Amino acid sequence: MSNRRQFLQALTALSSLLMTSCGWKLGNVRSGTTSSSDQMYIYTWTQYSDQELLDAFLAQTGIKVLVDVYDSNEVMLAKLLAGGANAYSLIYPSDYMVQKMQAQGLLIELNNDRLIGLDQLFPQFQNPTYDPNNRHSIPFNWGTTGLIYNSAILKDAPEDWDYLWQNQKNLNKRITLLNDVREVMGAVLRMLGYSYNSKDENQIKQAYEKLLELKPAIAAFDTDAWQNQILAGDLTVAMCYSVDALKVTKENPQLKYIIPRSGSSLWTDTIVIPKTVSNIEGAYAWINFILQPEVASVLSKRMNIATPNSAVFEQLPEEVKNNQNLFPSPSLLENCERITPLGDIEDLYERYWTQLTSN
Ligand SMILES: NCCCCNCCCN
Repeated sequence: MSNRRQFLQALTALSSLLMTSCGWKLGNVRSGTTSSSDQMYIYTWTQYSDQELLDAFLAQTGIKVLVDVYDSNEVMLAKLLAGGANAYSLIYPSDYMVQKMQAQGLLIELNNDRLIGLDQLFPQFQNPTYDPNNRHSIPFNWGTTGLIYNSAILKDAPEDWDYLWQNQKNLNKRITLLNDVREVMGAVLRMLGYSYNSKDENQIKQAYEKLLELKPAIAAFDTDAWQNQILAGDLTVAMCYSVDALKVTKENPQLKYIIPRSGSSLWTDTIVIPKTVSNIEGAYAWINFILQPEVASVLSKRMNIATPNSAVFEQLPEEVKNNQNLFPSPSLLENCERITPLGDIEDLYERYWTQLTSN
């Protein structure tokens, strides 16, 4: 991504943050001088923390945690680059975003001597491709991206992404797609027989044009609001992350989650410490707290976190371990692909994304 584009994106992000009256506000910017050792700010995805977790951490360490949330890696990065995230001691980027942030010098190298329990991670989480030897990130949750649908309304279950195009008329304005450029463009690339990480301009254009075809039927590009809408019966199908699908399907078992047949994305969300960290002691204390088997196990059961910790996994109740939406079998994952950074061609993805999602 060019510096100029990055700067403009950062500027746009900052001004929209200044103007918006909901979510994160400029008032949330805490200068280094106001931070103290007994409180800390975390920037994460929705549903990755709750009051019980924050209370347990406070009870254990005496540190009060305040949480702000984002709904895409790109929003988080833009805010960080705009200087609007200096207060955060911890951030939860996904795999490819760890690589991007690391390449831009935004992350501290973790001191493994200060971390307890890394040896309990499943082998594939001890040396991930996006961050060899977990030098800058600790895996927190992993999952897939797929479709959730209301089985009380759709008699034929969707099996692949192309279901949306084939049923576009019936599903008019009852579909949402994620507000996530790489996930949405990637899914369509995959449906067309290409890779999530295509660098081929013609393939990327085809994906954009396919999405333009579907656009009239799309109610919104959104990452979180679909949950209440599908529960209320206002949506029939939504593109979503497995962790969120699990929460919603527990509330209404007629809602079903599928990993599309032609392939989907397999992601890992992690915890990193940004270079601008204001409470480094607190940051390490939080990571160690999350790595504690008792905490990780509660997170799996209460928040549907797919634990990367093998010891914790072994102790989970059978019905949690066997939940294919939470821990999909290797055969289901065979077709999934991990999103990777793409360099300058990401500008093209962004351009198409802006055209698609604006107006
Ligand atoms: N509400 C939690 C959603 C977490 C989703 N992970 C993002 C993966 C992006 N590729």
